[in-house]
Amino acid sequence: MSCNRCPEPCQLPSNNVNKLRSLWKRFWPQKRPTASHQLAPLPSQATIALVGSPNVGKSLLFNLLTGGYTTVSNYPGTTVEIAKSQGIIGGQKVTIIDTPGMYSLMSMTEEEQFTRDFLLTEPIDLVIHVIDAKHLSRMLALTFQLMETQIPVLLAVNMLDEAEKSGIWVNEKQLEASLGIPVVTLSAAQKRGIQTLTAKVANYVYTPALSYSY
Ligand SMILES: Nc1nc2c(ncn2[C@@H]2O[C@H](COP(=O)(O)OP(=O)(O)OP(=O)(O)O)[C@@H](O)[C@H]2O)c(=O)[nH]1
Ligand SMILES: [Mg+2]
Repeated sequence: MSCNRCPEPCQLPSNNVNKLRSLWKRFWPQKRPTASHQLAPLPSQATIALVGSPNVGKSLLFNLLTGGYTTVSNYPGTTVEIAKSQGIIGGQKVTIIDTPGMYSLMSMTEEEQFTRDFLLTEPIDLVIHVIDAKHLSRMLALTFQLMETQIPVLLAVNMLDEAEKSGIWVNEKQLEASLGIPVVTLSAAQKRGIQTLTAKVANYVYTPALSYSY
């Protein structure tokens, strides 16, 4: 029997797989997030926010998606700078917003507080959570927090080139199946995965059927 949680070929002997399955069911029966998403065209004039920890490649991705024509402005009442620009995705005009780096929605810095408030108050159609493939498990904590806001989330696992150099391989399909949201692996620096990203953005609509327990 093969394990359905590891990249193929599974390294675990089948008796270990069964033990892991029963342990999972016993101690973590409801903690796997259950989410679902459908495919449908992006709404016209959609607003998409790029969110994630510092230095994960949000601004580079922003430039790739918008062609680099950017309006940078201070958000009223803050010293936080926000970059906004237009792009075309799936034939539709979209507004793309590059947010300051944040580690958590439980905000500490002014930038984090700004991004949290911005996400919770502005009409955002989609959040692209950009993470570093080398620190995937650590960065998924914010993915779950973002999913809990009920805003549609797409996970962009960036820095694939660096991860691969370190021998880290990300199983996009498996991650997508586990999280229930679209996942794209990419390297913004190498312009790899950008077409897949725009295709998934163009055809993603969220079904608000989430239930999480921690
Ligand atoms: N190797 C590699 N470097 C990347 C990739 N994406 C971005 N970078 C580099 O990572 C650094 C940080 O990228 P930024 O786009 O500024 O990151 P950011 O998420 O906007 O950072 P903050 O604005 O500080 O939150 C830059 O030197 C980028 O050139 C990638 O896919 N691979
Ligand atoms: Mg940036």
